[in-house]
Amino acid sequence: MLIDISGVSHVYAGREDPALTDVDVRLDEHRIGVIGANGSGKSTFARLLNGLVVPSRGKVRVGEWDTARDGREVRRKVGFCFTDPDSQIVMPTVAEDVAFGLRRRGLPKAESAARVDEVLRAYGLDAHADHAAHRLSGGQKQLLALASVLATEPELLVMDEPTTLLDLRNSRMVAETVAGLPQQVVLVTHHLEMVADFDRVLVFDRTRLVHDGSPEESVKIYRELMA
Ligand SMILES: Nc1ncnc2c1ncn2[C@@H]1O[C@H](COP(=O)(O)OP(=O)(O)OP(=O)(O)O)[C@@H](O)[C@H]1O
Repeated sequence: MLIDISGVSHVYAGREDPALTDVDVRLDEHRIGVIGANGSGKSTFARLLNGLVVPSRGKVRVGEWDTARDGREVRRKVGFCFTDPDSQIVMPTVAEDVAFGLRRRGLPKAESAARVDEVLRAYGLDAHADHAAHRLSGGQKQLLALASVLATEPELLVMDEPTTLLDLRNSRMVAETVAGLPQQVVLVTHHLEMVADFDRVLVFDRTRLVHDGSPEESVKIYRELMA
């Protein structure tokens, strides 16, 4: 899908300083990375893409939809994964959590049950279907959060630092899962190796999009900014 961000600035309610300043970018690549310093505006940028943040100035279009006007459609097309899977897991058991998003989309019960089985198998969580979601390991929770979002078949998946809380093995597992997804992905991360083979990487600094290029170039510029 074409993501079209034009003239976007954002100031959160109750704040004076902007969280994003004058961002103009059009993205239609399969794998898009977002890197930059703490507080540079990356999460705010990610949240623009599914309408969690509606910009104070400018326009965000995802496919044919305007996030300020068509919030419902945008949330159907754009799945979002947060850093902390606990904030996203809403049902008591693993299977119920995956089913939740499907029910909200009005999928008939039998179809939903089949989809839940399929998704849990795909993410290696089928043995945990009836287990309490909060007792999964951190990596398994992150996979569950991802599985629950992907079950709803979003066209675009936005992930905000999905491996920050994970150990090396679990972050590799999530990274490999993400690498194999057919969906368009926008990934915010401090783990630079995760974007090494992405199509395009955006660098944010002090609320601005300061560079936009290949992973190699963008990581180099980010390292220079951090020096
Ligand atoms: N909900 C909010 N309300 C008010 N201010 C916010 C909110 N979320 C973020 N901010 C502010 O917006 C600015 C940009 O934050 P943002 O979370 O987008 O940065 P980030 O690049 O994702 O940072 P990090 O790498 O630390 O996660 C910061 O100054 C932050 O304090």
